[in-house]
Amino acid sequence: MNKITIIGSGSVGSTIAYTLTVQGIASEIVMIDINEEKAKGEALDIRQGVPFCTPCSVYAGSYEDAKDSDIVIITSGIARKPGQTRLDLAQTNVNIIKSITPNITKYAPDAIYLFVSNPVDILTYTFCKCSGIPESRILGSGTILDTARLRARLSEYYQINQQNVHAYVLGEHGDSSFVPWSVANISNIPANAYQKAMENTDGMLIPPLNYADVEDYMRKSGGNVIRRKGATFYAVSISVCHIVKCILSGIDTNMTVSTMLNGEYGISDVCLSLLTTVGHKGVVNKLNLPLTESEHAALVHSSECLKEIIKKVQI
Ligand SMILES: NC(=O)C1=CN([C@@H]2O[C@H](COP(=O)(O)OP(=O)(O)OC[C@H]3O[C@@H](n4cnc5c(N)ncnc54)[C@H](O)[C@@H]3O)[C@@H](O)[C@H]2O)C=CC1
Ligand SMILES: CC(=O)C(=O)O
Repeated sequence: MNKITIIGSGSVGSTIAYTLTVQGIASEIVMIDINEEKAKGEALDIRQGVPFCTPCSVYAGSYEDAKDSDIVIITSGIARKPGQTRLDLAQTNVNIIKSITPNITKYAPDAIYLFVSNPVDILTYTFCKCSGIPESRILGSGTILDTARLRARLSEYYQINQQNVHAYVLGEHGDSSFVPWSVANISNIPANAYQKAMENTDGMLIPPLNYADVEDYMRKSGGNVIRRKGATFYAVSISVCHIVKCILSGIDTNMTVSTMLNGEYGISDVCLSLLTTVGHKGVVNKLNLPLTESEHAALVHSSECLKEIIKKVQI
Protein backbone atom coordinates (compact mmCIF):
# COMPACT_ATOMS: atom_id res chain seq x y z
CA MET A 1 0.00 0.00 0.00
CA ASN A 2 1.56 3.27 -1.12
CA LYS A 3 -0.15 6.48 -0.10
CA ILE A 4 0.82 9.72 -1.82
CA THR A 5 -0.53 13.16 -1.01
CA ILE A 6 -0.21 15.89 -3.62
CA ILE A 7 -0.65 19.50 -2.52
CA GLY A 8 -1.69 21.67 -5.46
CA SER A 9 -4.04 20.30 -8.11
CA GLY A 10 -3.01 22.55 -10.96
CA SER A 11 -1.35 21.42 -14.18
CA VAL A 12 1.66 19.86 -12.44
CA GLY A 13 -0.14 18.34 -9.43
CA SER A 14 -2.93 16.78 -11.48
CA THR A 15 -0.53 15.48 -14.15
CA ILE A 16 1.54 13.84 -11.41
CA ALA A 17 -1.64 12.24 -9.99
CA TYR A 18 -2.62 11.04 -13.46
CA THR A 19 0.85 9.65 -14.21
CA LEU A 20 1.10 7.90 -10.82
CA THR A 21 -2.28 6.29 -11.53
CA VAL A 22 -1.51 5.21 -15.09
CA GLN A 23 1.87 3.80 -14.05
CA GLY A 24 0.28 1.89 -11.15
CA ILE A 25 2.73 3.39 -8.66
CA ALA A 26 0.34 4.34 -5.84
CA SER A 27 -2.61 2.65 -4.20
CA GLU A 28 -3.99 5.85 -2.67
CA ILE A 29 -3.64 9.44 -3.88
CA VAL A 30 -4.96 12.40 -1.90
CA MET A 31 -5.27 15.68 -3.80
CA ILE A 32 -5.31 18.88 -1.76
CA ASP A 33 -5.81 22.38 -3.17
CA ILE A 34 -6.90 25.71 -1.77
CA ASN A 35 -9.38 25.58 -4.66
CA GLU A 36 -11.31 22.56 -3.40
CA GLU A 37 -13.54 22.35 -6.47
CA LYS A 38 -10.50 22.10 -8.72
CA ALA A 39 -9.05 19.27 -6.60
CA LYS A 40 -12.41 17.47 -6.63
CA GLY A 41 -12.76 17.84 -10.40
CA GLU A 42 -9.24 16.59 -11.14
CA ALA A 43 -9.56 13.64 -8.73
CA LEU A 44 -12.93 12.66 -10.22
CA ASP A 45 -11.61 12.87 -13.77
CA ILE A 46 -8.67 10.56 -12.91
CA ARG A 47 -10.82 8.23 -10.77
CA GLN A 48 -13.18 7.60 -13.64
CA GLY A 49 -10.30 6.13 -15.66
CA VAL A 50 -9.11 3.82 -12.90
CA PRO A 51 -11.23 0.82 -14.02
CA PHE A 52 -8.62 0.42 -16.77
CA CYS A 53 -5.62 0.81 -14.43
CA THR A 54 -4.09 -0.95 -11.44
CA PRO A 55 -6.57 -0.29 -8.58
CA CYS A 56 -5.93 3.08 -6.95
CA SER A 57 -8.10 5.28 -4.76
CA VAL A 58 -7.84 8.89 -5.97
CA TYR A 59 -9.74 11.55 -4.08
CA ALA A 60 -9.70 15.21 -3.10
CA GLY A 61 -9.17 15.70 0.61
CA SER A 62 -8.14 17.88 3.50
CA TYR A 63 -4.83 17.90 5.36
CA GLU A 64 -6.26 15.37 7.79
CA ASP A 65 -6.63 12.93 4.89
CA ALA A 66 -2.84 13.07 4.39
CA LYS A 67 -2.40 10.96 7.54
CA ASP A 68 0.00 8.01 7.00
CA SER A 69 1.18 9.24 3.62
CA ASP A 70 4.47 7.72 2.49
CA ILE A 71 5.28 10.68 0.29
CA VAL A 72 3.92 14.23 0.14
CA ILE A 73 4.50 16.10 -3.12
CA ILE A 74 4.22 19.88 -3.11
CA THR A 75 3.16 21.57 -6.34
CA SER A 76 1.07 24.40 -4.89
CA GLY A 77 1.92 27.92 -5.81
CA ILE A 78 1.91 30.39 -8.56
CA ALA A 79 3.29 29.14 -11.88
CA ARG A 80 5.98 30.99 -13.77
CA LYS A 81 4.51 33.32 -16.39
CA PRO A 82 6.09 33.95 -19.81
CA GLY A 83 9.14 36.19 -19.35
CA GLN A 84 9.14 35.80 -15.57
CA THR A 85 12.14 34.24 -13.84
CA ARG A 86 11.69 31.47 -11.28
CA LEU A 87 13.23 33.67 -8.68
CA ASP A 88 10.67 36.48 -9.18
CA LEU A 89 8.22 34.08 -7.68
CA ALA A 90 10.27 33.40 -4.60
CA GLN A 91 8.57 35.36 -1.83
CA THR A 92 4.99 34.52 -2.88
CA ASN A 93 5.68 30.82 -3.01
CA VAL A 94 7.81 30.87 0.16
CA ASN A 95 4.79 32.36 1.94
CA ILE A 96 2.55 29.59 0.59
CA ILE A 97 5.01 26.93 1.82
CA LYS A 98 5.18 28.54 5.26
CA SER A 99 1.38 28.58 5.45
CA ILE A 100 0.91 24.93 4.52
CA THR A 101 3.85 23.52 6.54
CA PRO A 102 2.19 23.23 9.99
CA ASN A 103 -0.99 21.78 8.43
CA ILE A 104 0.73 19.01 6.53
CA THR A 105 3.48 18.10 9.04
CA LYS A 106 0.85 17.71 11.75
CA TYR A 107 -0.79 14.84 9.85
CA ALA A 108 2.16 13.41 7.90
CA PRO A 109 5.18 13.73 10.23
CA ASP A 110 6.81 10.55 8.90
CA ALA A 111 6.43 11.18 5.16
CA ILE A 112 9.15 11.94 2.65
CA TYR A 113 8.58 15.47 1.30
CA LEU A 114 9.17 16.11 -2.38
CA PHE A 115 9.11 19.71 -3.60
CA VAL A 116 8.30 20.69 -7.16
CA SER A 117 6.94 24.25 -6.86
CA ASN A 118 9.32 26.99 -7.92
CA PRO A 119 11.78 28.27 -7.10
CA VAL A 120 12.25 24.67 -6.07
CA ASP A 121 15.65 25.03 -4.36
CA ILE A 122 14.46 27.98 -2.27
CA LEU A 123 11.22 26.24 -1.26
CA THR A 124 13.07 23.04 -0.36
CA TYR A 125 15.39 25.16 1.79
CA THR A 126 12.43 26.98 3.39
CA PHE A 127 10.85 23.68 4.36
CA CYS A 128 14.14 22.36 5.77
CA LYS A 129 14.32 25.45 7.96
CA CYS A 130 10.73 25.70 9.14
CA SER A 131 9.22 22.20 9.21
CA GLY A 132 11.17 20.25 11.84
CA ILE A 133 11.24 17.28 9.42
CA PRO A 134 14.71 15.64 9.19
CA GLU A 135 16.67 16.85 6.15
CA SER A 136 17.09 13.27 4.93
CA ARG A 137 13.34 13.19 4.24
CA ILE A 138 13.22 16.45 2.30
CA LEU A 139 14.11 16.73 -1.36
CA GLY A 140 13.33 18.95 -4.29
CA SER A 141 12.95 17.72 -7.86
CA GLY A 142 15.80 20.18 -8.54
CA THR A 143 17.69 19.50 -11.76
CA ILE A 144 16.18 16.08 -12.46
CA LEU A 145 14.09 17.79 -15.15
CA ASP A 146 17.11 19.65 -16.55
CA THR A 147 19.03 16.37 -16.57
CA ALA A 148 16.18 14.75 -18.53
CA ARG A 149 16.27 17.65 -21.00
CA LEU A 150 20.04 17.31 -21.36
CA ARG A 151 19.80 13.57 -21.95
CA ALA A 152 17.01 14.10 -24.49
CA ARG A 153 19.15 16.64 -26.35
CA LEU A 154 22.27 14.44 -26.38
CA SER A 155 20.24 11.46 -27.49
CA GLU A 156 18.78 13.47 -30.39
CA TYR A 157 22.22 14.79 -31.31
CA TYR A 158 23.87 11.39 -31.41
CA GLN A 159 20.69 9.58 -32.49
CA ILE A 160 21.10 7.08 -29.71
CA ASN A 161 18.78 5.67 -27.05
CA GLN A 162 18.48 8.01 -24.04
CA GLN A 163 19.30 5.07 -21.77
CA ASN A 164 22.84 5.14 -23.21
CA VAL A 165 23.31 8.78 -22.19
CA HIS A 166 24.82 9.38 -18.74
CA ALA A 167 25.13 13.09 -18.16
CA TYR A 168 23.90 15.32 -15.37
CA VAL A 169 22.92 18.87 -14.59
CA LEU A 170 23.98 20.15 -11.17
CA GLY A 171 23.32 23.27 -9.09
CA GLU A 172 20.23 25.45 -9.14
CA HIS A 173 17.12 24.49 -11.08
CA GLY A 174 17.54 27.74 -12.95
CA ASP A 175 19.92 30.00 -14.77
CA SER A 176 23.10 29.02 -12.86
CA SER A 177 22.72 25.28 -13.47
CA PHE A 178 25.63 23.64 -15.28
CA VAL A 179 26.77 20.35 -16.80
CA PRO A 180 29.91 18.68 -15.40
CA TRP A 181 31.05 17.46 -18.80
CA SER A 182 34.08 15.70 -17.31
CA VAL A 183 31.77 12.99 -15.95
CA ALA A 184 29.38 12.85 -18.95
CA ASN A 185 29.53 9.73 -21.06
CA ILE A 186 27.66 7.88 -23.77
CA SER A 187 27.82 4.11 -23.14
CA ASN A 188 30.87 4.65 -20.95
CA ILE A 189 32.68 6.58 -23.70
CA PRO A 190 33.51 10.10 -22.44
CA ALA A 191 31.23 12.65 -24.15
CA ASN A 192 34.21 14.37 -25.78
CA ALA A 193 35.40 11.09 -27.35
CA TYR A 194 32.03 9.75 -28.50
CA GLN A 195 31.86 11.66 -31.75
CA LYS A 196 35.25 10.21 -32.79
CA ALA A 197 34.12 6.73 -31.78
CA MET A 198 31.03 7.06 -34.00
CA GLU A 199 33.15 8.08 -36.98
CA ASN A 200 35.39 5.06 -36.47
CA THR A 201 32.54 2.57 -36.45
CA ASP A 202 30.18 3.63 -39.20
CA GLY A 203 31.84 6.50 -41.00
CA MET A 204 29.11 8.94 -39.92
CA LEU A 205 30.31 12.52 -39.84
CA ILE A 206 28.72 14.82 -37.34
CA PRO A 207 30.21 18.03 -36.01
CA PRO A 208 31.78 17.90 -32.54
CA LEU A 209 29.35 18.62 -29.74
CA ASN A 210 29.21 22.29 -28.78
CA TYR A 211 28.93 22.15 -24.98
CA ALA A 212 27.83 25.77 -24.64
CA ASP A 213 24.99 25.30 -27.16
CA VAL A 214 23.77 22.16 -25.42
CA GLU A 215 23.76 23.85 -22.01
CA ASP A 216 21.97 26.83 -23.49
CA TYR A 217 19.33 24.52 -24.98
CA MET A 218 18.91 22.80 -21.60
CA ARG A 219 18.58 26.08 -19.64
CA LYS A 220 16.13 27.59 -22.13
CA SER A 221 13.94 24.46 -22.45
CA GLY A 222 11.44 25.44 -19.73
CA GLY A 223 11.09 28.97 -21.11
CA ASN A 224 10.66 27.66 -24.65
CA VAL A 225 7.82 25.35 -23.65
CA ILE A 226 6.15 28.04 -21.52
CA ARG A 227 6.34 30.51 -24.45
CA ARG A 228 4.49 28.02 -26.65
CA LYS A 229 1.90 26.47 -24.31
CA GLY A 230 1.91 28.62 -21.18
CA ALA A 231 3.30 26.04 -18.74
CA THR A 232 5.44 22.92 -18.46
CA PHE A 233 3.96 19.87 -16.79
CA TYR A 234 4.46 16.58 -18.66
CA ALA A 235 8.24 16.16 -18.43
CA VAL A 236 8.36 17.36 -14.83
CA SER A 237 5.54 15.01 -13.83
CA ILE A 238 7.24 12.01 -15.43
CA SER A 239 10.48 13.01 -13.65
CA VAL A 240 8.69 13.31 -10.29
CA CYS A 241 7.00 9.94 -10.78
CA HIS A 242 10.44 8.44 -11.45
CA ILE A 243 11.63 9.77 -8.08
CA VAL A 244 8.51 8.39 -6.35
CA LYS A 245 8.89 5.01 -8.05
CA CYS A 246 12.54 4.75 -6.96
CA ILE A 247 11.71 5.70 -3.37
CA LEU A 248 8.89 3.18 -3.13
CA SER A 249 10.88 0.40 -4.83
CA GLY A 250 13.43 0.53 -2.00
CA ILE A 251 16.28 0.24 -4.52
CA ASP A 252 18.83 2.99 -3.97
CA THR A 253 19.02 5.07 -7.14
CA ASN A 254 21.32 7.91 -8.17
CA MET A 255 19.60 11.02 -9.48
CA THR A 256 20.04 14.78 -9.48
CA VAL A 257 17.75 16.21 -6.81
CA SER A 258 17.92 19.21 -4.53
CA THR A 259 18.87 18.69 -0.88
CA MET A 260 20.40 20.67 1.95
CA LEU A 261 24.19 20.86 1.69
CA ASN A 262 26.25 20.47 4.83
CA GLY A 263 29.84 20.94 3.70
CA GLU A 264 29.73 18.93 0.44
CA TYR A 265 32.23 20.54 -1.98
CA GLY A 266 32.82 23.12 0.78
CA ILE A 267 29.23 24.42 0.48
CA SER A 268 26.71 24.68 3.34
CA ASP A 269 23.31 26.07 4.23
CA VAL A 270 21.72 26.04 0.78
CA CYS A 271 19.64 23.51 -1.16
CA LEU A 272 20.77 22.61 -4.67
CA SER A 273 21.14 19.53 -6.84
CA LEU A 274 24.04 17.11 -6.61
CA LEU A 275 24.15 13.54 -7.85
CA THR A 276 22.30 12.00 -4.91
CA THR A 277 21.48 8.45 -3.87
CA VAL A 278 17.78 8.25 -3.03
CA GLY A 279 16.24 5.24 -1.34
CA HIS A 280 13.34 4.01 0.73
CA LYS A 281 14.02 6.43 3.58
CA GLY A 282 14.79 9.43 1.38
CA VAL A 283 18.26 10.87 0.90
CA VAL A 284 20.87 8.14 1.40
CA ASN A 285 24.05 9.84 0.19
CA LYS A 286 25.41 12.68 -1.92
CA LEU A 287 28.07 11.47 -4.32
CA ASN A 288 31.40 13.22 -4.35
CA LEU A 289 31.97 13.46 -8.13
CA PRO A 290 35.55 14.22 -9.18
CA LEU A 291 34.70 17.69 -10.56
CA THR A 292 37.33 19.73 -12.40
CA GLU A 293 38.35 23.07 -10.96
CA SER A 294 36.05 25.02 -13.29
CA GLU A 295 33.11 22.67 -12.58
CA HIS A 296 33.67 23.13 -8.87
CA ALA A 297 33.72 26.90 -9.42
CA ALA A 298 30.40 26.63 -11.34
CA LEU A 299 28.85 24.76 -8.42
CA VAL A 300 30.05 27.36 -5.94
CA HIS A 301 28.71 30.12 -8.22
CA SER A 302 25.32 28.41 -8.37
CA SER A 303 25.22 28.12 -4.57
CA GLU A 304 26.07 31.83 -4.30
CA CYS A 305 23.23 32.78 -6.68
CA LEU A 306 20.81 30.83 -4.48
CA LYS A 307 22.20 32.32 -1.29
CA GLU A 308 21.61 35.80 -2.72
CA ILE A 309 17.90 34.93 -3.08
CA ILE A 310 17.77 33.34 0.37
CA LYS A 311 19.14 36.62 1.77
CA LYS A 312 16.38 38.58 0.00
CA VAL A 313 13.35 36.48 0.95
CA GLN A 314 11.81 36.24 4.39
CA ILE A 315 11.87 32.61 5.44
N1 LIG B 1 10.54 22.19 -10.44
C1 LIG B 1 10.20 22.06 -11.70
O1 LIG B 1 10.95 21.45 -12.49
C2 LIG B 1 8.91 22.63 -12.16
C3 LIG B 1 8.18 23.37 -11.29
N2 LIG B 1 6.98 23.90 -11.68
C4 LIG B 1 6.30 24.70 -10.65
O2 LIG B 1 5.21 23.95 -10.11
C5 LIG B 1 4.27 24.86 -9.55
C6 LIG B 1 2.87 24.51 -10.03
O3 LIG B 1 2.76 24.74 -11.41
P1 LIG B 1 1.34 24.54 -12.14
O4 LIG B 1 0.70 23.31 -11.64
O5 LIG B 1 1.59 24.72 -13.59
O6 LIG B 1 0.54 25.77 -11.57
P2 LIG B 1 -1.05 25.92 -11.47
O7 LIG B 1 -1.31 27.37 -11.30
O8 LIG B 1 -1.70 25.19 -12.56
O9 LIG B 1 -1.39 25.15 -10.10
C7 LIG B 1 -1.01 25.60 -8.85
C8 LIG B 1 -2.09 25.15 -7.89
O10 LIG B 1 -1.67 25.48 -6.56
C9 LIG B 1 -2.86 25.82 -5.86
N3 LIG B 1 -2.53 26.58 -4.66
C10 LIG B 1 -2.12 27.86 -4.55
N4 LIG B 1 -1.96 28.17 -3.26
C11 LIG B 1 -2.24 27.07 -2.54
C12 LIG B 1 -2.25 26.77 -1.15
N5 LIG B 1 -1.93 27.69 -0.24
N6 LIG B 1 -2.61 25.53 -0.77
C13 LIG B 1 -2.95 24.58 -1.68
N7 LIG B 1 -2.97 24.82 -3.01
C14 LIG B 1 -2.61 26.05 -3.42
C15 LIG B 1 -3.68 26.62 -6.86
O11 LIG B 1 -5.03 26.70 -6.50
C16 LIG B 1 -3.43 25.83 -8.14
O12 LIG B 1 -4.44 24.84 -8.35
C17 LIG B 1 4.74 26.25 -9.97
O13 LIG B 1 5.46 26.85 -8.92
C18 LIG B 1 5.66 25.97 -11.14
O14 LIG B 1 6.60 26.99 -11.36
C19 LIG B 1 6.46 23.68 -12.91
C20 LIG B 1 7.16 22.93 -13.82
C21 LIG B 1 8.46 22.40 -13.55
C1 LIG C 1 8.75 25.70 -15.05
C2 LIG C 1 10.07 25.10 -14.85
O1 LIG C 1 10.69 25.27 -13.83
C3 LIG C 1 10.64 24.31 -15.93
O2 LIG C 1 9.93 23.85 -16.83
O3 LIG C 1 11.86 24.13 -15.90
